[in-house]
Parts: sequence; structure tokens; C-alpha cells
Amino acid sequence: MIPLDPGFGDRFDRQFRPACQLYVVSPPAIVLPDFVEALKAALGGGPVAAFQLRLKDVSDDEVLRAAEALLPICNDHEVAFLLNDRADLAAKIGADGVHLGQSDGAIAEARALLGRDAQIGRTCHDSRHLAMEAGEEGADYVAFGAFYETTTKPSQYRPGPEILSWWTVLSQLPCVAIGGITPDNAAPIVAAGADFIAVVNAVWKHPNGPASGVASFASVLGDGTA
Ligand SMILES: Cc1ncc(COP(=O)(O)OP(=O)(O)O)c(N)n1
Ligand SMILES: Cc1ncsc1CCOP(=O)(O)O
Ligand SMILES: [Mg+2]
Repeated sequence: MIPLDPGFGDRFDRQFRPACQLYVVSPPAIVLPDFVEALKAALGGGPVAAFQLRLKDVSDDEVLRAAEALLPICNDHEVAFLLNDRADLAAKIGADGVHLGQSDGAIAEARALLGRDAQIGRTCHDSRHLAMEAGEEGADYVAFGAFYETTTKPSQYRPGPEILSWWTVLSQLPCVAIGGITPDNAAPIVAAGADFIAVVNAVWKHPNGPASGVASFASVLGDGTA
């Protein structure tokens, strides 16, 4: 199982915080086998910590087929493979983890299905309360967003970077920032302490292709010095 590891290791200390890492989320609809090549290109474009398969309005069979094709690519690149929404399917395909929104089931149930080593993420929108709750329920990371306007998933929630700095002081659990993030607007989020930035369009809709999309984040991800 490949961990979604911010790199704290045994010596967790925010003063020695590792660099913010990229968490690439799939488009809501993909075409196979084309997307296999697109994912290979993306993961070849630069360091990626995790990939999330986030398909919407498709059958379970389509999710399983996509996972079967994409998981080996993530394994080859040592990139954690998380499935969105469905802990049951994540267990079935042997995913490294699952991302659960507020309506996607209990963390304890997902843990029972996936085991101790799986990475379970929880959407917390702009809510400090939801983040603390997720931590208490056993999530492995909390996700805040949408930080910026986005067409991928329009959101009524708009946290500011200060929720990230608040969280990094309060908790040892990694935090993910999501929503409309691009290399041009990521700096305040990275500076505030995001452990991961999760992106869809900035990678998959990059005018020069997904490899360039991933590469375009290299200069903004920081070197971990607080
Ligand atoms: C890393 C990450 N953060 C947030 C989300 C959103 O999850 P959710 O609120 O369940 O919405 P959908 O993605 O299911 O539409 C995510 N998927 N990943
Ligand atoms: C899934 C999700 N949850 C909050 S915003 C968002 C979409 C992120 O996509 P993009 O990086 O294209 O804005
Ligand atoms: Mg969801």
C-alpha cells in the first residue's frame, strides 16, 4: 500500500515541515484507453504524491474498469491511488485510500472495510468544526475548499488560507487545499501550510497537456522551510 505521506516521518514537527505536494484528481469523465496515456504523461511531468479517481455519473462497473487500468500506473510511479466517494469499491480494487465527502459515509465504516494502513480523507469545506470532527473520527487528512472559484465543482464554501495555518498549529493531521488552484494563485495556500494541493483543471486542461500541468506547479510547491 502506497502511503499519502507528507514526509513528517517519526519526527513530526511543523518547523521541519516538508514541502507542499501535488494531489492530482481526475476529471469527472474520462475515456479509456486515452486517459491511461494522459495519466502516464501527468505522472511523468513531475512529483505527484497522490491521484484520486473522481468519476461522476458512471456505473460501478465503469469505476472498476477505470481503476483496473489506472491503479497499475500509479503503482509504477509510487503514487498513492485514492478512490472518491466509495469505500466499498476502494476496498474491492485494493486502493490506497478513499476520499469521503460529508455525505459519503462514516470514516469508521471505511476504516473497517479498508484497514489500518489505508488513507481516508474527509471534505471539511470551510469548517473548523468539521475538521476537528474528522480528526476525532480517524481521518488521515482533512480537505478544505474551494479556495477559488472553479467550474469543476461549484462550491458555496470559500475558506481563506488562514484556516490552513490554524489547522497546522492545532493538528498533526495533514491538510489538503482544493478548488480552483493554479500555479498563479497557489502561493498564499502553500505559505499558509497546506500539506497538499489538490487540482483538476490546472492539470487536465493545461493548454500544453497534463505533463506541463504538473510541471507548472514545481516552482510554487516550496521547499518545506516554514
Ligand atoms: C481532496 C478532495 N477534497 C475534496 C473533495 C470533494 O469531496 P466531496 O465533497 O464529496 O465532493 P465530490 O468530489 O464527491 O463531488 C474531493 N473529492 N477531494
Ligand atoms: C472536487 C472539489 N471539491 C471542492 S472544489 C473541487 C474541484 C477542484 O477542481 P479544480 O482544481 O478544477 O478547481
Ligand atoms: Mg464525494
